[in-house]
Amino acid sequence: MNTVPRILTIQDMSSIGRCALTVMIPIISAMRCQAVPLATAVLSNHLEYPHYEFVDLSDHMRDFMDCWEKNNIDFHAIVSGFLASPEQIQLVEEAINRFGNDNQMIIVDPAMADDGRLYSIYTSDMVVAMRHLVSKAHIVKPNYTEACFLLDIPYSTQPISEDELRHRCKQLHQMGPDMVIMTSVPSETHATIAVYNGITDNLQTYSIPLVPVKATGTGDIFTAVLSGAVMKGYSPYDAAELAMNFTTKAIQATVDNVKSMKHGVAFELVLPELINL
Ligand SMILES: Nc1ncnc2c1ncn2[C@@H]1O[C@H](COP(=O)(O)OP(=O)(O)O)[C@@H](O)[C@H]1O
Ligand SMILES: Cc1ncc(COP(=O)(O)O)c(C=O)c1O
Repeated sequence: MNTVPRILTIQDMSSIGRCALTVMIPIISAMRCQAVPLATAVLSNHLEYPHYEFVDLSDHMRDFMDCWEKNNIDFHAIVSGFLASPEQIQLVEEAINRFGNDNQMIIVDPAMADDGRLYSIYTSDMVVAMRHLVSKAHIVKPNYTEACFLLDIPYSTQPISEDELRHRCKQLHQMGPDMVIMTSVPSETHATIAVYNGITDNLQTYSIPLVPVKATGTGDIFTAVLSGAVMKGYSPYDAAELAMNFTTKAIQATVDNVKSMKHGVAFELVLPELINL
């Protein structure tokens, strides 16, 4: 029996900035799972820096999948994150169709927006394509802005009631996924997440005081821990709570030791905490 779960992680490799594959691979490995990257692009650094170099690998992704199929490679989970074009979204769907099986976990982080706005390289056709990809997921993990875009409702920073939150999670569940894990639920003082099981209609929220900084890549750290924990047998509720606690600890360690969020969250400082889970 294979005791090391194999997770296909489909993201870009940004050398500097700590996001996507440079976050997924070390965290998933620390949790004693194998991270298998399908790189969508290689970048000098992520897109929030003023200058970047970018090599798009879309034209090679299908060839990689062809080789894996011929070599009889399979996966226990497929996780997708930031994608640069509707074509890349279709390639993720193709990976799910080619490598999916009944026992597999599919996690989609529809990383495309934050603070009420789509990332600058995105247009509305990405949102339409992302809705389609979300329909293939068992777990969808939007931040609150992404949830609003997926549902085509206006974004607001005003706190929402538990009934409204449940309604929005239910609408996301009706798009396909069994579980909805929503981060950055509006709150002035706390990082709040909602974890919703669409089959049982069970909603849990978890909150932790906000560290007063903003960083890129927090969603990727969260998704990496979530994925590893689900593969280790945690329930999605416990996995999401663990992901939230770890991400916040990593942000606090960065504030205390690095004293700057410029190059992302220095999760390396707290990575050993994941090793014995
Ligand atoms: N300033 C912060 N203080 C505490 N926790 C944070 C902070 N920023 C992010 N987090 C944690 O990281 C998780 C993911 O961050 P979020 O910003 O929602 O993701 P994304 O990068 O996808 O926009 C949050 O749910 C929260 O647990
Ligand atoms: C190239 C690239 N990959 C991934 C991300 C994802 O970051 P986050 O986890 O904050 O959504 C970003 C965000 O700027 C990015 O530019």
